[in-house]
This record gives sequence, C-alpha cells and structure tokens, in this order.
Amino acid sequence: MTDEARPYFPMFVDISHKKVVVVGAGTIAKRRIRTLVDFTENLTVIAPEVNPELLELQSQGKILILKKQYQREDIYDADLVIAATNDHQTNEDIYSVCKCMGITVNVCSDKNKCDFYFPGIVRKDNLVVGITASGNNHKAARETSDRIRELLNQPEQ
Ligand SMILES: C[C@@]1(CC(=O)O)c2cc3[nH]c(cc4nc(cc5[nH]c(cc(n2)[C@H]1CCC(=O)O)[C@@](C)(CC(=O)O)[C@@H]5CCC(=O)O)C(CC(=O)O)=C4CCC(=O)O)c(CCC(=O)O)c3CC(=O)O
Ligand SMILES: NC(=O)C1=CN([C@@H]2O[C@H](COP(=O)(O)OP(=O)(O)OC[C@H]3O[C@@H](n4cnc5c(N)ncnc54)[C@H](O)[C@@H]3O)[C@@H](O)[C@H]2O)C=CC1
Repeated sequence: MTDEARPYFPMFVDISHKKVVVVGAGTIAKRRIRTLVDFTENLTVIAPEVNPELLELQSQGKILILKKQYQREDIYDADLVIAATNDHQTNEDIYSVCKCMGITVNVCSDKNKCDFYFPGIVRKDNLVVGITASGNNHKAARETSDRIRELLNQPEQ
C-alpha cells in the first residue's frame, strides 16, 4: 500500500482540560470553533477580524478572543493549535513554532502540515462520529457528514 492510498486512523482524545488555540476567526475557524466548544473548556481565538458569531460565544463565556495579529508568544503554552488564517505565511510560521515546541498542530491550508486532521463531526450527547476522506476528497467528507447529521437528526454545520 502506498502512502497515498493509506487511510487516516480515527483517534479519539479527551481534550476537555487541554488549552486549544485557534489562530484565525473567519469561515473555516468559525466552523471548527463551533465544534470545539463542546469538547474543551479552554479555547482561545486569535485574530484581528472576528466573525460576529464568535463574539456571541465569547459573551457566553465559552471562548476567549484576543483581537490581534498572531505573535509567536501567543501559542507557547498551548496543547493544541489550529492554524486557520487566510495567510499561508502565517500558517506556516505557526506550524514551525509548534514543531519546535512539540505542540500538536493542524494547518487548515496544507494537509502536509497537520499532526492530526479535523474530521467532519456529528455529535449527539456522548455519541461522537468523526468522518474523514483521508485528505483525498474534502467534498465527500462534507457530504457524508451531512448525511449522518440527517440520520441522527442534527443540524447542518
Ligand atoms: C486535510 C484536511 C486538514 C485539516 O484541515 O484538518 C483538510 C484540508 C483542506 N481542505 C480544503 C478545502 C475544503 N475542505 C472542505 C471541507 C472540510 N474539510 C475538512 C477537513 C480537512 N480539510 C482535513 C481532512 C480532510 C479529509 O478528511 O479528507 C472537514 C472534514 C472538517 C472541517 O473542515 O471542519 C470539512 C467537512 C466539514 C463538515 O461538513 O462537517 C471543503 C468543502 C466545504 O467546505 O464545503 C473544501 C473546499 C472544496 C475542496 O477543495 O474540496 C483544502 C483546500 C484549501 C485551499 O483551497 O486553500 C485543504 C488543504 C489541503 O488539502 O492541503
Ligand atoms: N481545511 C478546510 O476545510 C478548508 C481550508 N481552507 C483554507 O483555510 C484558509 C482560511 O479560509 P477562511 O476561513 O475562508 O478565511 P477568512 O478570510 O474567512 O478568514 C481568515 C481569518 O484569518 C485571520 N487572519 C489573517 N491574518 C492573520 C494573522 N496574521 N494573525 C491572526 N489572524 C489572522 C483574519 O482576521 C480572519 O479572521 C484558506 O486560506 C484556505 O487555504 C479553505 C476551505 C476549507
């Protein structure tokens, strides 16, 4: 089996007390933050421009938003980092810092810079379904996630 053909292994992890930092607060970051708030009590978002829906999550005490450009020091104490800016240079810098410091990182703009992959997630209480297309067909991951959401009567993301 070549690397290309090998599928991703689904690894389920308790991140409830882990410090998760998402850099970026646009379309992709928002989708992931909406999901992550159900899984961790310690979620920090860093971005100069913030999607309004995220301000609502902050006022509910579910996330902390630092309205600023990313700086390296922002992620030094993180356990898990998601680089979700639209600036590929910034995403790459975040990746390098995390690699140096042994921090688990996911870069949404480059599948070769991910220690783990973000699956499509469907949750019903403690039942959690994670869907991946192993980096080969993002649309199929989305469509299958939506079909499972329908099956479990959960809203589309
Ligand atoms: C490898 C991975 C790494 C990671 O980010 O973890 C990654 C990477 C990339 N995605 C890209 C594009 C798109 N991704 C989606 C959708 C989803 N992508 C998700 C996960 C992943 N995406 C990781 C594992 C993927 C897998 O399992 O196969 C899902 C499951 C979870 C989520 O994102 O929340 C979510 C479904 C969510 C749901 O429905 O719940 C759509 C469709 C849409 O949004 O409708 C598009 C546009 C159409 C297209 O391009 O196909 C690009 C190009 C970016 C660019 O052009 O710059 C890259 C970069 C690259 O491939 O290197
Ligand atoms: N993995 C996935 O599922 C997908 C990934 N992508 C990738 O995701 C990237 C982001 O896409 P969108 O969310 O649509 O972008 P967007 O334009 O909606 O949001 C970008 C966000 O990044 C922030 N940002 C930019 N520079 C920053 C910096 N230096 N420090 C902190 N924050 C900064 C902005 O303030 C904004 O909040 C795209 O470049 C694309 O490569 C796109 C589609 C799907």
